[in-house]
Amino acid sequence: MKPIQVGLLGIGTVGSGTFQVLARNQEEIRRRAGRGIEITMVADLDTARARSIVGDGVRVVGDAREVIANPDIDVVVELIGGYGIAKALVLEAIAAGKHVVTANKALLAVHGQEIFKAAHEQGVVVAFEAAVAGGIPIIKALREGLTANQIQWVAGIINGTTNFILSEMRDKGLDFDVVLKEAQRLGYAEADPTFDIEGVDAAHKATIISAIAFGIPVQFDKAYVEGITKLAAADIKYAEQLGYRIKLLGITKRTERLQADGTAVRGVELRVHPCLVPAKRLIANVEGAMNAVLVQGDAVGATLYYGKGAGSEPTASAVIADLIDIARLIDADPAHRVPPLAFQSHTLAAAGGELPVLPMADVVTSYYLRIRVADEAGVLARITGLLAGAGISIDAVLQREADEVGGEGSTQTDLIILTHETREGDMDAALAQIQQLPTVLAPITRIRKEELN
Ligand SMILES: NC(=O)C1=CN([C@@H]2O[C@H](COP(=O)(O)OP(=O)(O)OC[C@H]3O[C@@H](n4cnc5c(N)ncnc54)[C@H](O)[C@@H]3O)[C@@H](O)[C@H]2O)C=CC1
Ligand SMILES: N[C@@H](CC=O)C(=O)O
Ligand code: NA
Repeated sequence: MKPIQVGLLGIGTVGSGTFQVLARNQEEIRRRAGRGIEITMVADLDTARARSIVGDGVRVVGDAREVIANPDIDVVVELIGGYGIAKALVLEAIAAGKHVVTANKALLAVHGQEIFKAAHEQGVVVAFEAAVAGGIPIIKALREGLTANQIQWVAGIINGTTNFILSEMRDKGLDFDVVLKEAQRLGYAEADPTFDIEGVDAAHKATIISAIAFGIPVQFDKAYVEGITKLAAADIKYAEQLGYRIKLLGITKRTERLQADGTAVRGVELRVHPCLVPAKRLIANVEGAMNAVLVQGDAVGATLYYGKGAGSEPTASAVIADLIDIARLIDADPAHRVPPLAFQSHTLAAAGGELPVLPMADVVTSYYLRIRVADEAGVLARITGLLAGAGISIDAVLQREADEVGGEGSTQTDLIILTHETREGDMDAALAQIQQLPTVLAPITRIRKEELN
């Protein structure tokens, strides 16, 4: 069978890994795919660097549109990133009848509906295994391996940069900025690293997961997003003392419950924020730039996927897996392919209406609170009284010695409170009141706690 011809748009970290792994494993890949897969054209703004990577046998151009216009190219692989030119190029490739592989989670989380619709109308594939948890085949697992299940929830460490930062801060006591620079040097971080540290990258991935898990449209604008920039070293330390680790988790969960006032809450939670996770859980022990995704299905129970979520060759592994899928199915009737979001596309909009993404105020979880207070009698009683008044029950209280918190002679201390499950909206109201107390001396730290069982 004739090899499929691939055009790469962007040959940076992931593109160069894709070229190298495809070249190294070409014979094995040909046996698996049933035909060769050849990168015959590469576009990059830096043509000299691109040429130095691919050598002489590949056509290198500076204008990505030349790749799309080439009638010999079967598959366009978009590895530029971002929503700007990448979106235009992906839509143009689809319009030109090319199959598309992309690692661009930002693009799919924000413009996925438009892109999947265009691909459906053209009868071409848009494949994106590399976009979520890099080399871990989580898209394939959710879309195919677990397809018999009603997915109940998915929780994952899906940003390598932030997990690397949290691990290095905890283990080596290194500063945030130093570790971030190292993550950038290693090629983990996004072009704009604020996407990593503010939780945006993880939210892009969680958004894509939510669509595949629950058959709803991709709706990044509805995601709750909180990163790790406000975490203090003290919280990492106190969490350890309480038997927890702090991880940035992407969580998406199907929720259905009747509230005390008789109203029903039904929908999908979609949120990214730091979490206290019991230190004994496997996922709490995922360190460095590694990713892990925990999926709870009604039939299978819990399954856990672990591996490298970033970096050149791990991400290339997923890009090439998509290319092999396309090579195997390129001649198939489009109606017989696995739908990109696992559910038949005409069902997505209705499901989105029945299962809306819930506002954060409707999420129920438990909490770690750190409250910097004046070290005087009655402070704890006033705070616990306000929590009780809001219907929030307390699981544990830890009061640090003032000397430990503020040095010798300090008149301030930290109260650490763990709560039982409560509605976020109720917690917001209680914290607003507590924050007003004259004995509360700094903004309250609130970190959600997930037992993940
Ligand atoms: N680096 C990683 O570990 C992972 C990256 N991704 C995603 O993969 C995509 C690529 O990421 P990286 O390889 O890390 O980025 P990168 O910045 O290393 O590479 C991007 C390449 O695109 C080229 N480029 C920029 N504008 C262009 C244009 N208009 N035409 C042609 N080439 C152009 C740049 O010169 C550069 O060589 C992004 O969407 C990223 O989010 C996904 C998973 C992991
Ligand atoms: N910046 C991302 C790269 C992979 O998606 C990360 O750190 O995980
Ligand atoms: Na993946």
